[in-house]
Amino acid sequence: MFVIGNWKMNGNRELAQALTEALREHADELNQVQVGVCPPAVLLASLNEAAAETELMIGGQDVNEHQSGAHTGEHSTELLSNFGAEFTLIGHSERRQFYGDSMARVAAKVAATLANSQLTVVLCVGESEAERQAEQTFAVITEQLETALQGQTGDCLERLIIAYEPVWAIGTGLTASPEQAQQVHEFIRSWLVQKFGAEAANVALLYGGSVKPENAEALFAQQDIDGGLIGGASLQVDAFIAIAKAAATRSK
Ligand SMILES: O=C(CO)COP(=O)(O)O
Repeated sequence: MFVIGNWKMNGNRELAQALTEALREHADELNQVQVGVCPPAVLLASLNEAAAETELMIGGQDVNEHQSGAHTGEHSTELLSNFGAEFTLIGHSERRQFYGDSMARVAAKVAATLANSQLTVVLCVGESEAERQAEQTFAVITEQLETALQGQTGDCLERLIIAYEPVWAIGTGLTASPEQAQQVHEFIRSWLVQKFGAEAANVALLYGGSVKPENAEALFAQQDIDGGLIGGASLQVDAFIAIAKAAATRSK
């Protein structure tokens, strides 16, 4: 089971310190859970330092598809790796909606990350409220998966995680019900198996969208939910630890 916090444009060095202290304190209860955090890039170094002697994995919130050069404000796979990142989110809905991450750009980022680095890709997919109401959920997810993973072979599977984040559940307090989430996760798993073969059944599938200590256990109890991608609740150390503990009750 994975529990990954996405701090988005929040957090500071004090939060890095407080989180890593809490992880040390609860290490025994969480030893079956892979806990990760994606801080803003400027905090990667602080978090990396604070996380020494913990099992915390550090990740980027995004990555640029180019390896280096004149790309003001952007971060390459090498920069992320240099500061201790083991994985990166790609295709988060906020980047797709507000920062120009088209399907083609998401695909370029996935391809570059897999080809040029050892980082694991956490590919984010999810439908909007209008798309769900129009019963387009599976069509949208299919298109997002197909374009992002075009040209990839089974070799990518060891460094691939998919996060299902319905846009209507992100930061809204609305959570997909465990059954709604399970239905989409099951669909994603079978899509992966169809594309890459039976081995793809082992790819971890995370749910994201208003996960809180109160709903985490029911979500994580679903067969095809292998963990969570946590936004708002990851900024409160106690809530984040409680969610990680909920994952520990369902260690896979
Ligand atoms: O976008 C998310 C994680 O990437 C989810 O955010 P919230 O948990 O705040 O809904």
